Amino acid sequence: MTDRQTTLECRAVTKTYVSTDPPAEVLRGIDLTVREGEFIAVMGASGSGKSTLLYSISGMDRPSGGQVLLEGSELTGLSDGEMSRLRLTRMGFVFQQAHFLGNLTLRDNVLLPALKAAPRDKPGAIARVEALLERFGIAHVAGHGITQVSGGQLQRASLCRALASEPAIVFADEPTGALNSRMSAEVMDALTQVHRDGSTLVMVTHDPSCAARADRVVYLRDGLLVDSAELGTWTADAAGEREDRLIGWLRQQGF
Ligand SMILES: Nc1ncnc2c1ncn2[C@@H]1O[C@H](COP(=O)(O)OP(=O)(O)OP(=O)(O)O)[C@@H](O)[C@H]1O
Repeated sequence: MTDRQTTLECRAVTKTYVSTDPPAEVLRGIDLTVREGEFIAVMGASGSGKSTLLYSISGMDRPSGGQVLLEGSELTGLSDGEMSRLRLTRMGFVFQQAHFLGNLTLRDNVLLPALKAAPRDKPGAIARVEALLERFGIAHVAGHGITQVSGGQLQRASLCRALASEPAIVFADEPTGALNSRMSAEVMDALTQVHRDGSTLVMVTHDPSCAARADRVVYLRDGLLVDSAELGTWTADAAGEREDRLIGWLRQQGF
């Protein structure tokens, strides 16, 4: 068992893709501890294994070796059904492109997985979703179709959907990668709020200004976590100076 302060623990996680010849050893022994309420950004050059790491530790894919423990329970031995259930109830996901159903409103897209996660508590799920839509400034467009809102609003809706079942951890893979800088800042403001509300976040990003919002940045090189930088709590006042410091550190890593 891990201690109560640890939300996610990865021990010697490896991932080898055997579909290629020779097999690609993409993760080569990752140790990472994510504490409750922590916001971690994963950075590294293109191809260093960031997305593979996120998928391997979030149950979207299976690691080839090592252990992943969520809230002290090991994921690696779970069946596909058990894993799906855990993803639905204890994990939230935000991707670069929001995957929403075109025939539903924004509100119903956000609500759908929360209802699936807690089918016996429909009023609770509806109340949580309404509060999230309000909190992230999209309640006024919640009745719109998904083509009738901006990219930033769509990503904030993705975040609401990720949070609606009150997960233990939220995984985000380049959540601002498809957005212009204004919308990117909107989404990062929302993620910063989520973090302040106490959620635990792991985010893959190429963008130092996004990574600068995190408490800690870990750097991946050729499938190994080679270094990490503790940034402390983000504040808007010190954002520029903090980003400059992070960029200096990233340059030392060869980014
Ligand atoms: N399903 C797969 N089969 C074989 N190789 C794969 C597979 N998925 C990823 N890879 C390889 O694994 C390596 C790491 O890929 P990954 O997408 O994790 O890197 P990344 O750091 O997220 O890159 P980027 O920043 O460009 O998104 C790459 O060389 C990629 O080609």
